[in-house]
Amino acid sequence: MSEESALREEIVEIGRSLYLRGLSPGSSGNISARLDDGWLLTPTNACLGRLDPGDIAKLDWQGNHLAGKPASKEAFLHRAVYEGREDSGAIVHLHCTHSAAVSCLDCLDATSCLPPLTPYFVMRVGRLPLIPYHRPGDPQLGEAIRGLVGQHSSVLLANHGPVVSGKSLEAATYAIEELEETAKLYLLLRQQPVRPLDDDQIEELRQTFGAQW
Ligand SMILES: O=C(O)[C@@H](O)C(=O)COP(=O)(O)O
Ligand SMILES: [Zn+2]
Repeated sequence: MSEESALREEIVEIGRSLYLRGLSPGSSGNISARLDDGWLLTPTNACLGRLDPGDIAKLDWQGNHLAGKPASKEAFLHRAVYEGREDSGAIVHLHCTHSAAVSCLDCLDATSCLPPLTPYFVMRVGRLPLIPYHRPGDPQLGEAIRGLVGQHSSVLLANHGPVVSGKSLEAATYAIEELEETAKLYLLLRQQPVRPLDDDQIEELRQTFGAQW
């Protein structure tokens, strides 16, 4: 099987898994993956749980549509992340409930929307900056994200949801799942005094696992 066919199948499989676990309701969310000769992106208005490998759009780096159905309206956003993070192999954007809920909270620290509650969050997600609200599909969202993705593999779109990149589709998926779990913990703990990881504990994770905090 070619690299492209294998990635098309992987996007379908992961989209279905995310959908079946309630992480991508309705036709929300989009998934992309880098190829040697362009990149793949899920079609606009598609349910991630019912993708067809042949429908997934193929684009080149100039934004031309090469194959498949019309691409997600967030194509420019995915492209801005790939251009800002040359080591990214894939990107996942979801409207998963707890992360979307956090994205609507007032008084978020825009440089770090979630505290370092657990080692896995620090290792897989890192510091999570907030991107100010833009309507979905607004090309200015790409510009807003461009300045931050060099330092951060994950960002939170205000009143919307997370965008997470990874070296592989599996890595990006693991990271967005961890982000969603941490958002859930954060909301569960909102009325409790919380003891996040301290600077020494985070430094140890950085040195041991290359965590980007
Ligand atoms: O929130 C939106 O409208 C998009 O960010 C989204 O999640 C789904 O849009 P398409 O990928 O164009 O279906
Ligand atoms: Zn969205």
